[in-house]
Amino acid sequence: MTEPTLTIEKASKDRGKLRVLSDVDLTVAAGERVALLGHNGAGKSTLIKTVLGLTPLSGGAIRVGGAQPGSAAARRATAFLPESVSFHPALTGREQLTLFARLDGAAADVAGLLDRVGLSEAMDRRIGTYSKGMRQRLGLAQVLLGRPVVALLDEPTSGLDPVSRQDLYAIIDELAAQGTAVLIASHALTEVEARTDRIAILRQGIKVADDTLANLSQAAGLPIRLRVRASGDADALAQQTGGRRINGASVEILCSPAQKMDALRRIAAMGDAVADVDMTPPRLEDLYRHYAKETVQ
Ligand SMILES: Nc1ncnc2c1ncn2[C@@H]1O[C@H](COP(=O)(O)OP(=O)(O)OP(=O)(O)O)[C@@H](O)[C@H]1O
Repeated sequence: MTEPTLTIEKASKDRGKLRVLSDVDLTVAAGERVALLGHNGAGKSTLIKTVLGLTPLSGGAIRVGGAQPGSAAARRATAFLPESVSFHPALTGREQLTLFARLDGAAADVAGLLDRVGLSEAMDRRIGTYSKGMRQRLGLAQVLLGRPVVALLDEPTSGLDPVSRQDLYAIIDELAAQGTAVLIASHALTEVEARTDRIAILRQGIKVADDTLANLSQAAGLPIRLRVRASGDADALAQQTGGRRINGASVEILCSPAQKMDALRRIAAMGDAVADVDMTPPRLEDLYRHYAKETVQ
């Protein structure tokens, strides 16, 4: 097996008396998109800063493409998109990106990149006139510029409209498809649920979950919700199924994955008394609540 592109081993960070990261292990392989979740103050930004080499670890080790954080090799390999990216307001988007390309020493198709992030119309306007979403897009163009080995994105969609969010994730998918290891710190659970391969959750500096959504879901053992709409008397249906009436016509039944098929068979056997059935597996929001609140052993 090839070594993961980003390897974090037993990372600890103390700030004064406060331990803000505690023995965190996390790896991101080439082409993988990992979401880093946690409440405010859980340690997500601190972890990103240690990967960038902006703040030293108190214990443990990090390797970025085999290099030490902060080293020239690691800096070359890493791209970072902060939550609120800022550029020189007097430069145009094209000038700013050309400047970055020169600093990078890379021959880049600047206009092509700006077009890719949806800034072709605005590339010759001063950045001072850009909206937050346009600055974020420019930041993403900068990330794409270096063809990074590791990309660290901190709340990349904050303040973006729904279409811009979709665009941004499409570009993140491309980054991953070209082999970049992508770590996304986010509070936007619905988005990362659909657009990442693995979910890591920090709680007070401790990693409390790190797996695919399906595996986390199974390990948490959270119930599946079956919502059954009655053709006639919802109260009678609730009594028959052992469910709970949630409005005038529908009954909700909670069951484990193992009980699901039995429950469905029982509902099907009720024939015309049932008008419709919806099934909802646990969402990332439920899992997040479960793992982020769970007492750590
Ligand atoms: N420069 C600093 N000096 C002292 N304490 C800090 C510093 N930066 C962060 N902290 C503390 O470290 C802990 C983790 O903060 P961090 O910013 O990493 O959390 P986060 O998960 O990124 O939160 P958010 O979701 O609010 O961005 C918090 O208790 C915070 O107060």
